[in-house]
Amino acid sequence: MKTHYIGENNSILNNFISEIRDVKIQKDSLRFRRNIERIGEILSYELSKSLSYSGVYLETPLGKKKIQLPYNDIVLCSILRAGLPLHQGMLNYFDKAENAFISAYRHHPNKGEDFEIVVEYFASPEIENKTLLLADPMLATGQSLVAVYEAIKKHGTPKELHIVAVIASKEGVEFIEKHFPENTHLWIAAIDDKLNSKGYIVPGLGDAGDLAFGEKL
Ligand SMILES: O=P(O)(O)OC[C@H]1O[C@H](OP(=O)(O)OP(=O)(O)O)[C@H](O)[C@@H]1O
Ligand SMILES: O=c1cc[nH]c(=O)[nH]1
Ligand SMILES: [Mg+2]
Repeated sequence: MKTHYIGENNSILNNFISEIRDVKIQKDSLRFRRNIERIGEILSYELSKSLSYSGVYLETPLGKKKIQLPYNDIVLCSILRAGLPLHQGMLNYFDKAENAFISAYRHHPNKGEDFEIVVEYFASPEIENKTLLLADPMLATGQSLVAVYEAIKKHGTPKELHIVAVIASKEGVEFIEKHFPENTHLWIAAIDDKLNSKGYIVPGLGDAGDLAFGEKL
């Protein structure tokens, strides 16, 4: 698997990451969602460089020009609910993509810190032999992404797989590297060192779904 740590180099991406982390700014949910969207746009731009391109002639009012265009059949799949603003940002760039949505939540059977991932809702076009982009802003333990991929695999095998995350833990990245096929690409804006006992990324940003859409019961 190839991991691309986009925030490693200085760029305007740092502004958007700092605003989603900063306790003084992140509670403005409109700004939070828009920043996740902007990060989705930047990660999409970076990811687009690894797609397949072919030369196409197009006609301007004054002549012809050959341009390299991507030709992948893209299915963009995000994990509900925190994945929604990231999905929108990526769709802003991959505007011809087909779209899929899948749900995943942490179920705490003993009301303690242990949890298992429950995957329920899945709405998707055909994914067989297509380029699947799997989007979730937080890659903490990595269990949601693995559970989601197990569920998706029952419906077909994509030709290529790109995972897009905004903030990942080191442990989560290692978990993904162990559980996904060799030809998977992982695109990440920021990587943090730790997880706390509840499986939250530290320093991370808190709960991305709650910051985007409000606390749930
Ligand atoms: O890597 P993991 O340890 O599996 O954790 C990451 C998951 O947690 C968050 O979703 P959450 O369960 O909070 O659901 P939400 O989007 O409804 O808030 C996040 O969006 C990921 O899906
Ligand atoms: O740090 C984390 C872990 C899971 N879900 C989040 O939203 N944040
Ligand atoms: Mg959440």
